[in-house]
This record gives sequence, C-alpha cells and structure tokens, in this order.
Amino acid sequence: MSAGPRVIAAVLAGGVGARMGAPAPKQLLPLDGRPIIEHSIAAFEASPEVDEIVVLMVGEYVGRVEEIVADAGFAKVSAVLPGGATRTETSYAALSATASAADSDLVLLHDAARPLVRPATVAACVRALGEAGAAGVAVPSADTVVRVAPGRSGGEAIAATPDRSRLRRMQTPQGFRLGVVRRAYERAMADPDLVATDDCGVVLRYLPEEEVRIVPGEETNIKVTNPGDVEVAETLLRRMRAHAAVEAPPEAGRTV
Ligand SMILES: Nc1ccn([C@@H]2O[C@H](COP(=O)(O)OP(=O)(O)OP(=O)(O)O)[C@@H](O)[C@H]2O)c(=O)n1
Ligand SMILES: C[C@](O)(CO)[C@H](O)COP(=O)(O)O
Repeated sequence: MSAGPRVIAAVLAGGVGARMGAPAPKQLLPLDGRPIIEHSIAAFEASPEVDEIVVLMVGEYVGRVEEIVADAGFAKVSAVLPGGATRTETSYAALSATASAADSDLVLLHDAARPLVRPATVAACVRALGEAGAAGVAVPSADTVVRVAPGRSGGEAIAATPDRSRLRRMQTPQGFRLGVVRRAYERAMADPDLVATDDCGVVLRYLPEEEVRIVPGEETNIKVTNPGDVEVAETLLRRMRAHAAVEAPPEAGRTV
C-alpha cells in the first residue's frame, strides 16, 4: 500500500459528440477494434500511480460502459456514473463522486475523447502535483494564434497576435489536489456567469492565488472531435506502437 495521497482518475465521457455526428457518442466508436473509451480507461488502469478510476458517461449508455469495463477486466474502476449537461457539470459530478476522499488526495480529470494518452504523461501529471495544487498537460502551438474581433465591415478581424512562445494548447489529464479543485468548483458552480472550457481554467479563474503548473504533453494525445479524427488516431496509434516496439524489442525466443 502506498503511503502517499490516493490518486483517483475521472474519465469524462458525458458528451454526445455533436461535431462527430455519429449515431452514438464518439467515445463508443471503434479505434483499432476497441471502443475509444476503453483505450482511455486502459491508460489509467496501466498507470501504477493511479489507485481508482471513475467514469462519467452519457446517462443512457452507462450500462454499455459497465459492460466494456467488465469485458476488459478493469479492476480499478469503482463506478460508472451519469455525466452532466456540459463538460464542466460532468467534472463537478466527478468531484462529487470522490466525496469520501481526503482534500490531500489527488484527482486527474481526463477526456474520454483522448484515447492516446500515455501512462508516462499520467505519471508526469501526478509528479507535478507534488509541487503544485493544480497541473495540466499542454503542448506548444506550432501555429500563430490570434484573438479576433468583429471586422469593421463584417466578418472577423485580428485584434491581437499574442507572443506564441508563451502560448500552449491544453490537453488532459489535468490534475488537482482535491482540496484545491473542490474550492474552485464550489465558487464556479455559484457563479451564474460561469464559462469554462477546461478544469485548469476553473482553478485559475476562481483561485487565482494557486499556481497551475504546465506539464509538457505530446502531440499524439489528440482529442477525437471531428469526422476523420478516428482515422488520424488509428495512424498515430500504429506509429506509437511501432516506436514502442523499436525502443523495447521483444525478448529473444519470446512470441508476441
Ligand atoms: N456534457 C459533457 C460534455 C463533454 N464531456 C466530455 O469532455 C470531453 C471533451 O469534450 P468534447 O470533445 O467537446 O466532447 P463532446 O461534448 O462529446 O463533443 P461535441 O462538443 O462535439 O458534442 C469528451 O470526452 C466528452 O465526452 C463530458 O464529459 N460531459
Ligand atoms: C479540456 C480540453 O480538452 C482542453 O483542450 C478542451 O478544452 C475540451 O473542449 P471541448 O470543447 O469540451 O472538447
């Protein structure tokens, strides 16, 4: 038994996948023969730092995810619960599901739609929480990113070109000491003007005194969002497996 804080991963799968336009939520689409959500859960199941996993799923598909969990033999999954109407409400539901954990324990919030996250990234996120109350995985932007405003005669115009060297694209997991994220969400849920697109942003906005640490991520940790992204994820998965095989060739005489 580890002496450190308990680490709970919450896999957020409460979205319907409107942009994907598939008949069922995109996290159930097959990726290399297994549902996307199974890959996402598997990364945390394989992470030695993680003690427990909760899954938040679109209400009518909770039973389907329970079957996926049982068939895959995921031993760390303690509950599959309904998500909320927005991603932020699903994150809040995940925090409510961890009510019996201590403020000093850790929670990792992860998009089910990011099936290619690697256990090494999960480990880096947990390590960062040894030094900060909040930490999110992110990558630099290869593109110049601009802020837009309404154009003088219609359309959009550029209002600002922020210094790209200081911009990052946020991914997940985003990890927190539970006491920190609980306080931030208490304030956020009481704010009628709450607008949030990720959980680090909630902590930054409602607990500005907390440092939110950046954990260097990987370009391959894509969010399957639009039609065509599953094919991109398949290609990346094949490439990641090929690299892993080169780094750790099978032992002589061992069949794979
Ligand atoms: N009410 C919601 C909305 C989103 N999510 C989850 O948050 C992650 C990122 O959201 P996104 O990619 O936007 O997924 P969807 O909301 O399903 O997609 P869309 O916006 O196209 O409907 C996904 O794993 C999604 O299931 C969630 O748990 N609960
Ligand atoms: C949390 C997130 O994945 C960070 O990039 C992203 O903001 C989720 O956005 P979505 O519109 O809910 O997909």
